[in-house]
Amino acid sequence: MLEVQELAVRYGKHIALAGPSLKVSPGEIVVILGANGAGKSTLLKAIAGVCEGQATGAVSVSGEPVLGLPPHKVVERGIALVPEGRGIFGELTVRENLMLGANPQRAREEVEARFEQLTRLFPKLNDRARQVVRTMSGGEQQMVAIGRAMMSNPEILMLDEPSLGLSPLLAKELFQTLKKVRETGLGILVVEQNAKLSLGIADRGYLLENGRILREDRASVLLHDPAVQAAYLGGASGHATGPAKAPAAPVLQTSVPAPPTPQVRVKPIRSVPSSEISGLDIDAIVAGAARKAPGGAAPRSLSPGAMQAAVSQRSDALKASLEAIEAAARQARARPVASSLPPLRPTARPAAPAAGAPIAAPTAPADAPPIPASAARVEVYRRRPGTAQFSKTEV
Ligand SMILES: Nc1ncnc2c1ncn2[C@@H]1O[C@H](COP(=O)(O)OP(=O)(O)OP(=O)(O)O)[C@@H](O)[C@H]1O
Repeated sequence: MLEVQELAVRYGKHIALAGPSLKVSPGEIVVILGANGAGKSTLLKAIAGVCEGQATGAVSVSGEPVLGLPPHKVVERGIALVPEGRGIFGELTVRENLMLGANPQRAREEVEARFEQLTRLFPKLNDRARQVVRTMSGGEQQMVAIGRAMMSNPEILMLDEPSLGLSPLLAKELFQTLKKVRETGLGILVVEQNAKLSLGIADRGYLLENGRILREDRASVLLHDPAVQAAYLGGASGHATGPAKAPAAPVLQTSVPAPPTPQVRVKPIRSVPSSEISGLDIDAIVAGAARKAPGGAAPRSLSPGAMQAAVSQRSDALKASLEAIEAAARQARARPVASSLPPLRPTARPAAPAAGAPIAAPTAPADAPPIPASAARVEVYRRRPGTAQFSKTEV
């Protein structure tokens, strides 16, 4: 059981969540509906420990507190988040993506059994185990993202706008998939703009506006409520597949003004092609981030030369690490296997370095192309130990 009590999140002075409380029981699908900016993603991120804002209140899973824990510990307590945009590795195969999900300690036992259970639920994941993920359809990629989250052996599965970017048919299939996931006993918390589809499969729903819960009810009641239909379903006919775009704060009353013409929000769905993070494009990403940063690319505390050197050094290390991961994956794929599937148990990990020993970055392949230096400012956020606060360092 997931319990959230008076969760408040602020980004600087901006209050994104003003203390909502909610519950998700095992075997229950709970949907959070809200307009753009209502705080839906912030809610999921704060629960998962990946929110950049300052969070207060209480979040617990099966009675164990999780708020303020780093993300990997939240996963160890049984919460898995499928983020908006999925965050899967496009250059890795389905099976490799799924196995990455089994990395947490709580998932190390019975990896094989869990994989089999997963492929019973989604036979396509087994059929396509060796397919490189970027070649899959959006709906299939979303299935991989959900499968990877399930491989972490969670109690609670959270999904941030899973239908975004999918065709109506694929979105429908996806929600049928979630019904099957519920049958495994997982609690599911889903943030969605597609109110009709999500309420259609959910048990309960919450309406979130301006960081507050306006209403909680059974999904079937919300689905047929005229005020909810007007605010989130594009009118009493409820035929829209998405909500009216960005209503500032829908007023839930029996007599509501005619909503604007419903529009499907177009936000690009992205997996993470590793070429983008490990190839030459990494410079473009760093340079792009610098351009977006307030004040442009000019570093505040370093000379342009020193900045270039620092960024280049970090880019080299990151690129080398990611290329090493990719090279290992390519090698693993190229290796002949005895059966149709390689063994599912994770191989033994190298011994941890002695306390205090420096951690060596993986060596880049000899043919790795050099990365040109680029000027950029990098902001590093670190959680202050024992608090939910972050401190920012610029390098
Ligand atoms: N990292 C951040 N820094 C500052 N403000 C943020 C940050 N993330 C979100 N916000 C602000 O917090 C509020 C809630 O954002 P959030 O992304 O949670 O909304 P949402 O309901 O998920 O919206 P959408 O449906 O558009 O994704 C918004 O006003 C947003 O601008």
